[in-house]
Amino acid sequence: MGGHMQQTNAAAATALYDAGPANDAGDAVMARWLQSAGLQHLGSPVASTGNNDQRHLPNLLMQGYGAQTAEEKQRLFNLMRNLNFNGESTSESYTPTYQASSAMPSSEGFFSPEFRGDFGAGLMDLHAMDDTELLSEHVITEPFEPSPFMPSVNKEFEEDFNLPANRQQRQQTDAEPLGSLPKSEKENTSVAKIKVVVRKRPLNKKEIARKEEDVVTVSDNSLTVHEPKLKVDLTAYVENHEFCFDAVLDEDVSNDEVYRATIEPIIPIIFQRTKATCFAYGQTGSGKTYTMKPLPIRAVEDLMRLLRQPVYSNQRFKLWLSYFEIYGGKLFDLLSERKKLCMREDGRQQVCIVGLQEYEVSDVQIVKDFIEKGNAERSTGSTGANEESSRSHAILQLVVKKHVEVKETRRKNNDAKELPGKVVGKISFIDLAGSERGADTTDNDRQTRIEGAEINKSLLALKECIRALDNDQLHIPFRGSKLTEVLRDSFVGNSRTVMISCISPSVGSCEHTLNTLRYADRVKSLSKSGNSKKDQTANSMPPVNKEALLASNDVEDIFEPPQEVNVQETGRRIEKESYTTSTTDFRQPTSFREESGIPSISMDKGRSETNNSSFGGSASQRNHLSSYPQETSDREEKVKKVSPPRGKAWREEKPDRPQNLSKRDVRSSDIPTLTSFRQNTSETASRQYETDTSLDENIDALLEEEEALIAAHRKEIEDTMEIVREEMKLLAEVDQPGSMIENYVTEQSFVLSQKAAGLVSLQARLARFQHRLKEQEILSRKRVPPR
Ligand SMILES: Nc1ncnc2c1ncn2[C@@H]1O[C@H](COP(=O)(O)OP(=O)(O)OP(=O)(O)O)[C@@H](O)[C@H]1O
Repeated sequence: MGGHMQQTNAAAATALYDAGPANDAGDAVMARWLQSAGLQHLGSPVASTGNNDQRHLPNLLMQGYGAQTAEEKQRLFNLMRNLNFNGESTSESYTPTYQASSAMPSSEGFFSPEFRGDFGAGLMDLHAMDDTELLSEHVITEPFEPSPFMPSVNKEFEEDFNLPANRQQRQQTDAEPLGSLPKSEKENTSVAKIKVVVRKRPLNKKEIARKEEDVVTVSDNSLTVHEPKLKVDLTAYVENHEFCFDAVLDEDVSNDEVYRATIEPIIPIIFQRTKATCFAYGQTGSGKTYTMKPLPIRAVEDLMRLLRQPVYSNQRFKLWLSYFEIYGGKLFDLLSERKKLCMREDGRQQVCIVGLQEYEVSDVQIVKDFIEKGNAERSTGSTGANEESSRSHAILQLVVKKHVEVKETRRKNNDAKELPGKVVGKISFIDLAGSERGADTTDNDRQTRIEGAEINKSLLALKECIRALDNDQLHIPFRGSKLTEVLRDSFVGNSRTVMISCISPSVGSCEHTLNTLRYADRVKSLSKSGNSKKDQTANSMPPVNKEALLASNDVEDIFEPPQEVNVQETGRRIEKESYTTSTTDFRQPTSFREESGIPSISMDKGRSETNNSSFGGSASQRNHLSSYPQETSDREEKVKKVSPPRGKAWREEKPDRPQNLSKRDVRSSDIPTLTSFRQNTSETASRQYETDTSLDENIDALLEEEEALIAAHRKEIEDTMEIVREEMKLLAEVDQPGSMIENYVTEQSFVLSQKAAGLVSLQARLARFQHRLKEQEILSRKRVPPR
């Protein structure tokens, strides 16, 4: 299908081309192409000669009247390569040679922006970016190779994010909303795997009032931190630290431009089984929340636009949202009254968050409401640098799922093509807590110290993972923290990671800024050598019967293709399916959610404004269901079934739960175990329900025990500290002249037995809890009875 579409497009492009150079649109198109490469000044000679046709791009390169400098030539070459690259999926990439340029045999391979979709030419470079092409730190050489004809041409650094140069063009593309489908699977691989972007915020009022200097200067993709220093003889001098990143966004760059430089290129490949993560890193008050906040909203706009395309709407791709935070090493649902969540890992090391509420969304306004609601629930506090400082890592996830009706017969035959509610792709936005919070561990109250320690731990764990990946280590310590467990997806498989490092420009933040930049540099270095080996390593799991996994009904996201090549195949399969199964799917009277007992309710805001009922038989639900009249009553009945009474926190249905949305409780039933992959038919629904209920209760009890265990551990540490103080006192006394050694021995012996008793008790508690964990695991496996 993709191939067909591309052929059609190529033909259309040729037709456009054949329409002749007199075409008015041609000038604009050519101008945009040139502008996208920062070569707008070359546009005039072309226009004046009437050569407003893409075939003349090589002439610009070759004939000497266009590109003069090495940099211009490089840019022009990149432009040509990208045009060709995106337009022809079947041919080799265009490699300009003298012969090729003069004969122009590849002209048909050039691709009009009209047929490249609405990305606008400004994103071409971004898409063509190869993650093996990044420059290393402190590289001060020109970012372009002297000649495009050198074999090392692939090593050049694309000027993807040359924002000052491209800003004008980007503003133009504002009017052209993203609405195209990925034209080629190449698009998937052409988006950098790890992208590190730095954003400098302007000096704030306090800093200006304190007359603090701006010590960060930005130039294209690099920046310099001018660190004031003192010599031993107290002479002042400035040490310059230069860094180079995929993009450096200066203080005057808007949030919209940040979106374009970071998330926009990833959106289309979310539909090709990509798991993308964007996280903001930086000291408190550096602009992480300011930067992250608008990104999901923009992403939803674009995702919704794509979802409305027939190719996706026909096969019922839906968008789901969840929002949670990691605070003090624990997970809390920000859209469900901060309900505590459990993180579990299945046999395939896929992380699932038990209890997390997912909401199907179909409207940007609803997403805004969710984000506001979630932000209001976030753990914040006040710091010297930021009045509203985040004390947690907040994670907002947007998941595209393919909702497929399942034919009973096919499902029984383990037909791998029927994957109801399967995750197609997802994008996570992570607003990390301030990176210097670890330093808060010595002062403040106990709570702040614990917070600081937790944040420190998670950021260190993140660093450790990055280091391990960097060193191609076999073992990646994802389990080092909750954060890294959640982020695991970002570094393995078909993933894309965008790290936005936020920095404050003030001289007072110089040290933190340098730390942030060094951290960012470390992440950047990950992408330098490519990640193929790392991916394999991280995905090295025992062989699993893929067909059996794919035959699962109730498990989402069960198969992570281990390598890019598989990912592409999968992407192709999904695209193909969209045409072969959509009609049948749409007519299927029974939805997967109904069968599995999960309410499937439309998120039409317009409709639902008139009703207040949020769950189980709301007006919006009825509206949606009216197109399936035969199943309404059944569905409502089953909606009740899937909300069994649970532990105290989960039992309550709060009246202020967000309206207009269908809610899905990703409970333990979503933990994909190998056993559970094989079952979840309607016949087993009631047994399932019973097991689910007891499993839920079990999880509640387990959570309470977990709390108690951690509290006991904390108490044990406090007791130990008390004992240590006691021992120090004893030592100090025994050192005094005339001290009684007998007293010392007796008292020390008592102290030691106290110490031992504390440790033994904690150890016993740990063993009990470990046993409970095993029990729970067995129960969760049991929930799917054998056929
Ligand atoms: N690029 C920017 N342009 C204008 N104002 C900004 C920018 N970045 C941040 N600010 C302002 O700086 C202040 C602190 O920003 P923000 O809360 O995003 O910091 P943070 O890094 O999330 O801090 P914390 O880690 O403490 O949560 C806010 O008032 C915000 O509006």
